[in-house]
Amino acid sequence: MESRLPKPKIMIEARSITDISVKNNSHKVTKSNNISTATSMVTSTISSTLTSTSVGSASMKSVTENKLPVKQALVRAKTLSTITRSDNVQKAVKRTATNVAHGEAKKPFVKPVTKALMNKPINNALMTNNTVKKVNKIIQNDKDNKAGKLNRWDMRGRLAQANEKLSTVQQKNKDTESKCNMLQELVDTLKASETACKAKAENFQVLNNTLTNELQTLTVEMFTIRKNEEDLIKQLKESKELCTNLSCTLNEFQEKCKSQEVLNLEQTKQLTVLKSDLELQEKLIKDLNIVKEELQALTHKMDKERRVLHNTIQELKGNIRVFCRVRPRTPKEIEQTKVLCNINFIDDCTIEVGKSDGSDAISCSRKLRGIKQEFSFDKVFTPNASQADVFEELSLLVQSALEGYNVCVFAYGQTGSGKTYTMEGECGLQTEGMISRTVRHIFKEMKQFELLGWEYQIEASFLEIYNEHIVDLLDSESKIHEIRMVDNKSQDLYVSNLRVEEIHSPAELHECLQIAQRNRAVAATQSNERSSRSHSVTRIRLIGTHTIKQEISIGNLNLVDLAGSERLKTEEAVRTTETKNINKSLANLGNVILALLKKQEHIPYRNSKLTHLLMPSLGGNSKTLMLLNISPLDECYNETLNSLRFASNVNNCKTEKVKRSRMIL
Ligand SMILES: Nc1ncnc2c1ncn2[C@@H]1O[C@H](COP(=O)(O)OP(=O)(O)OP(=O)(O)O)[C@@H](O)[C@H]1O
Repeated sequence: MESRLPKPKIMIEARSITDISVKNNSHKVTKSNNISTATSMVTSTISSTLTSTSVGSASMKSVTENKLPVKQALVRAKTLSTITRSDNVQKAVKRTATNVAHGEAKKPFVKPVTKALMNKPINNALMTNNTVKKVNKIIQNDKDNKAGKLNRWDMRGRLAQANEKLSTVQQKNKDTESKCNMLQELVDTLKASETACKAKAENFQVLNNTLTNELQTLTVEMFTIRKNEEDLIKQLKESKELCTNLSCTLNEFQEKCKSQEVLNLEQTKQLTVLKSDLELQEKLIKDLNIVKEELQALTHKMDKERRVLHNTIQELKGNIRVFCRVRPRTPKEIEQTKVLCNINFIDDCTIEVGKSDGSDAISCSRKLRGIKQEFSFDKVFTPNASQADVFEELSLLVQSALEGYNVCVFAYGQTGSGKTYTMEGECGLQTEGMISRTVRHIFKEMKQFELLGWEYQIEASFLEIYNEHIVDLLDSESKIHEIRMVDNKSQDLYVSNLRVEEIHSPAELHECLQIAQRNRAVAATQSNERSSRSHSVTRIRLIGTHTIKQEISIGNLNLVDLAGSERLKTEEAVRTTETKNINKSLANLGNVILALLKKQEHIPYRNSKLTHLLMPSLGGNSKTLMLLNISPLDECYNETLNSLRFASNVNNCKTEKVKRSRMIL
């Protein structure tokens, strides 16, 4: 039973229970052997037991309730043990006998528990055997005593005495049994409480485990907290250092602030002065704006007047103007010591030509002509004239295109006379041709026009007329291109299926020009190794918009590099058709010009693609410039003469008063 008890506290209580059990057992043994013999012993034992039971009961109750202190329980347990001691039993028996003698035999005797007895040691094992022996001895003595008092013959008395004792014992036995039952119940209760205690103990164990786990967790947490604490202390230390540094910096800043405040005060003073200055300036700006507006109005008025004057000058110069340019000998020609024909530049506008040997001065009838042939043009350029010199004269026409006029510049001359050089030029700024210069000039002039409120959109297209077919030089795909009228009202023409590029910079146009040059049909001729056998046309459309004035101006600029104007020669059999077409278109150009000169009703523009395309530039709302190119070589003299005669005819051609293509939006 002891082994099943889990806790020392409970063991202390159980010790009392053990004592009780032992007494019960001994009581049962005595009863089974000899009830009468054990009567006295049982009387005293049960008396003692009752006393101890009441104590034990209280103790057990306390155990159950877990209220009795351990010390008290121990004392009571000792008391129980002490009661069963043999000495005490003997004394109790003696006293019982004495009391019986004095007529108190009916009352059971219970010896009170003394302090001395309580202090004596307990020996339960010995107690059982010794007690039995001593009880027997007491009973014997008692018998002897009684026997001594009652006569042997007094059987009735002895019987009555025995019956009395028996009834007493039986009564006590009953009491004892009921007490035993009570004790049994008590034992059951205690067992139940033990089970409850065990359950509690198990709960406590679980709780203990939980608490142990919690303790471990808390320990870990504590370590973490300690570590954090250390870190925080470290951080605090660092923060303190930082604080110290910051306070130093703050001090510095405060000092700086002070100096800044001083500076600020000075600047505030300056600001006040500047504000008053600003007010004055604003007033001045207002005044200046008024002046500016007045000046703008004046500029606009003057611009209008300038345009009128410019146009008047152009008209005075002629709407079809002819420049003559004589090219220098090429390095190759110098090397070959090619003979130059006789050319005299009489003035800026007059040129005199003749054969180098003077043979042209004699006519077919062998009569002396007497003088060289003289031709007058709007301008004559010597071989020393640069590209810039030529463009200076041409730029006025470009200006007209920006103002909304149709302008046509075409280079005319025999193969190798310098047409392509004049129009397209060569690499480098010095040798840059008229097309590139025109574009740069347009962009430069545009800025001036923008100041006057004009915004421009530039479109460019490149085409060539080869064998009476139009070819798009920006599109390598072959398509059918037709010359068509824009509408019935205007004389404007356009070419169908032609690629038109919007140009935003001179570089963009230069790129287009390079593509066009690559695509251009070039064939080698006897006169010039890169001679062109087609008419090349660069069309630049300038669309200007003035949002304030609600005006739009459209100017078309045609820059044409014509094919060689030389006459058909027998040795050029391979190129017969090609040359025939070239000559046809150029001859038709002459016819158109003659018809214009004679003011004929019908002008044969449509006889060739070239005249058809140039129609608006020749007789319509246009300003035309023919750049006649001449070779200085004696061997080219005849073609030079032909070209000079043709150009002279053009120069004499008069057109109607030119109108600007400008409309109100
Ligand atoms: N003003 C000039 N200054 C220097 N060299 C020139 C000048 N004009 C023409 N040349 C040179 O003369 C040669 C022929 O010129 P270019 O090719 O322009 O003739 P072209 O009339 O266009 O011939 P084609 O009709 O065959 O195209 C070229 O080598 C060119 O460099």
